[in-house]
Amino acid sequence: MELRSCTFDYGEDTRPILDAVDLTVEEGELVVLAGRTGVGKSTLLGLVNGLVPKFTGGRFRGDVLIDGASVMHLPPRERAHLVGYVGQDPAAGFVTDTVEEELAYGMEQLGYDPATMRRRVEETLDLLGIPELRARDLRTLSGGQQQRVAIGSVLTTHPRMLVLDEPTSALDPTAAEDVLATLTRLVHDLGVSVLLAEHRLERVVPFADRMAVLRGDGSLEVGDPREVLLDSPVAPPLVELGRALGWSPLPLSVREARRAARGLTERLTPPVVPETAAGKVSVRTRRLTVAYGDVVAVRDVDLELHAGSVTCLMGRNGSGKSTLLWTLQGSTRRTAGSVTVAGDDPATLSAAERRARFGLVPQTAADLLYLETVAEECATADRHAEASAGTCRALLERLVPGIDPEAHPRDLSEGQRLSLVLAIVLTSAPGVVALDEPTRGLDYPAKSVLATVLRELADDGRTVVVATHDVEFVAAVADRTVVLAEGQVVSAGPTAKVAVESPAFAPQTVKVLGPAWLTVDQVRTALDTARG
Ligand SMILES: Nc1ncnc2c1ncn2[C@@H]1O[C@H](COP(=O)(O)OP(=O)(O)OP(=O)(O)O)[C@@H](O)[C@H]1O
Ligand SMILES: Nc1ncnc2c1ncn2[C@@H]1O[C@H](COP(=O)(O)OP(=O)(O)OP(=O)(O)O)[C@@H](O)[C@H]1O
Repeated sequence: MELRSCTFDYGEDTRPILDAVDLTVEEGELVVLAGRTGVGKSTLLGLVNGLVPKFTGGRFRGDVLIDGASVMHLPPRERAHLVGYVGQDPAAGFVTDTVEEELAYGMEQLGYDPATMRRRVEETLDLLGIPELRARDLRTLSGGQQQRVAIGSVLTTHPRMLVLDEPTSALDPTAAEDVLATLTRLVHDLGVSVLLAEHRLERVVPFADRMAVLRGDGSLEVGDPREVLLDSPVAPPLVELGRALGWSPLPLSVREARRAARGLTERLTPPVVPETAAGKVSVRTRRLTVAYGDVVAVRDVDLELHAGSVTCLMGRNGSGKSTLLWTLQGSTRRTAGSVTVAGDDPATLSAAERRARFGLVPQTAADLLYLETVAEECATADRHAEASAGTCRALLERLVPGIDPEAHPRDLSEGQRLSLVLAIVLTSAPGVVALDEPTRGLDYPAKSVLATVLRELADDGRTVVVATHDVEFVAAVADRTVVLAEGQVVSAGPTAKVAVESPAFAPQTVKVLGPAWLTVDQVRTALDTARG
């Protein structure tokens, strides 16, 4: 695949997204595309799959070639057999009703014979670890289950090129590893080319042959990951650690970092994390069970959330995190057990009362946006929350700077749109704030701001609960972590304990420096102390 001198913007009075950008992805190569939130990653991927500029509008100059031939005249539908594409919102791309139908759909369009279709569907179900979901209605799948089906559905036709937009954003850490290992196998064994955009670089950099970073001025820097990451505006914790310690070359794997870090911790005073005094219990469940027909999503859960603290819910895809949040909020009906939020059973409250007590940012956050401009959304949020004018806008600016207030929310990038919803919900600052996978599309600076904002809310006496797969975010924000498996609580306690119990949930600094070190910030602080 080759982008030849591509220049693009969304219209006369918008900033150039791409300025004479060149990029090649060779046969059998995996290239990671990175950059700040809203910089233009999805736009670049859209040029390859044909959605840009055909369906987005905008002004384009340049050429896109696959196998040496220009594909600019081919609409997305006709590019699909050359380029398998999975977007940021996998469910948006579904065209059928069930998992098996979705996996077979691409092959049907290309006229495969039934026996081959059958075999490939089975292979793909196994490859992605979802055979038990084969007959399920796509709409009833959890976020991560949907993402796996979406990835599977483009693999079945064995396209030569895969274009994936944040393919691990809804996946649990183990599933993310598995999916990337599968992709790498296709790249190595079958010569498939992969271009993937991702914010969680710690997950993908170890698999990257090359990296491409959009710098925000329309330019694209392409090269060896180690070189590109030297001064990239976004970098995984290992690289931040290497930068803080002046390591050269920069470590890209935990193994390399461990070698570089020998003897380091003896010289540093480990961080002391103050036990946050647990406030009053504000949310309590007793033997809570939630079933959807035969599927028991939450089973016998006893949970207590404290005012003044941030709790993270972790656990495999489909382990019941979203269901638990919606049941605490009161919208999903429980099968058995009890829930109280600030003393009342949310099921007995009106929808408005529930929202006022328990703010929930859903996994598909865009559902909450309905006005014509960012400015109107912000103004309305201020009014509803009886907050002073400009509160929501200021919060948004802190999370992701520079969003045009006149932009239509539909035209925002994924991370920008999520930030807008976060700003709206956090403006109203209800007693309990629940966030379902709130780091999709967010770059490292935005995640760090979000962690600070949640901390401030907790310090202000609110209860914060976050369902997420982002172990680095958990390490930065959570006082307590609760791990679910098949709807049951299997582990709960201070994050410093829970996150280090299992390698799947351990942040990179823990793997390199040991259980005392949850974040690179802690290392920076200890370094400053040691240097006096
Ligand atoms: N249809 C559109 N019309 C106008 N502006 C748009 C449109 N689509 C995207 N934009 C703007 O173009 C910029 C790039 O968006 P894009 O979705 O490519 O970013 P991204 O790097 O993929 O972001 P994220 O990290 O949040 O996924 C953003 O500032 C966005 O607001
Ligand atoms: N409407 C429904 N009908 C049937 N099963 C459902 C329905 N909604 C969810 N489920 C199932 O319940 C289980 C728990 O789903 P839930 O969305 O709570 O998981 P999760 O931990 O949030 O997953 P993820 O990390 O992938 O977002 C999953 O197996 C899911 O497929």
